[in-house]
Amino acid sequence: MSTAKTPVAILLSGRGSNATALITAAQDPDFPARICLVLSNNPDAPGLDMARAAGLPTLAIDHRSFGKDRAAHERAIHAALEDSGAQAVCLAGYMRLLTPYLTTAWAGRMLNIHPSLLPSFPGLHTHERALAAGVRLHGCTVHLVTEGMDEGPILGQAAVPVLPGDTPDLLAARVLQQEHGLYPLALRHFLTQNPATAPNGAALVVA
Ligand SMILES: Nc1nc2c(c(=O)[nH]1)N[C@@H](CN(C=O)c1ccc(C(=O)N[C@@H](CCC(=O)O)C(=O)O)cc1)CN2
Ligand SMILES: NCC(=O)N[C@@H]1O[C@H](COP(=O)([O-])[O-])[C@@H](O)[C@H]1O
Repeated sequence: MSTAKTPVAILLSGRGSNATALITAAQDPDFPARICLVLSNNPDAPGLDMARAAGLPTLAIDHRSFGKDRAAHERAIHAALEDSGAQAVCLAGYMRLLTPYLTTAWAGRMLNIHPSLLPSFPGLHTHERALAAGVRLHGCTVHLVTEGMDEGPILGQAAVPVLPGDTPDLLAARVLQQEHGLYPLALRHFLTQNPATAPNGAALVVA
């Protein structure tokens, strides 16, 4: 018997390799999610082309069309998420800081993948900073999104060694490989261990 599937929307800004990992995982009848929308703030994001080719609904809502009005941009995103029937959201290389408008509306049901072992190296340029700090272990984190940047509760992590001669690009590639395994795993666990996201549309009770 195939598993009930929670409708999940993906937000991305660029390449979309984490989105591809989630979309591929969701094609498994036993995976507890179906991708109901792929949305980007960047109309030229390669990740949008990938999602279209996968036959998924896509949408571009360009933040530049809203000037400095982040709230207006987020109201448009929220309306699109509601229209898609999404019950949860995965940020996958979404490069805009969200305001309390979206983080509150989706509290407890918006996930993000970050390329470091949080709480180390929140924000940008994580691989350069890890090398500069001389850490021996690095990695990636899936966490719930809160108002604070990369501060939300951690749902899963994967670690990689930092090797002699590593460059930011070499380290990023080693971490990215782990990201593609971690994100589907963390989403599956989140949806199956968290009855609050039951796919039957029941009111979401966020503990
Ligand atoms: N309120 C939150 N918003 C976001 C979170 C979060 O945890 N809380 N996670 C991020 C993802 N992210 C790191 O994982 C991140 C994304 C973007 C930025 C940033 O400084 N963006 C700049 C613009 C940069 C650009 O357009 O290239 C900005 O928004 O002004 C930092 C961290 C997603 N959002
Ligand atoms: N701060 C957020 C952030 O840095 N996210 C990172 O951007 C990359 C997106 O790649 P992708 O578009 O191929 O999934 C990934 O490495 C992801 O962890």
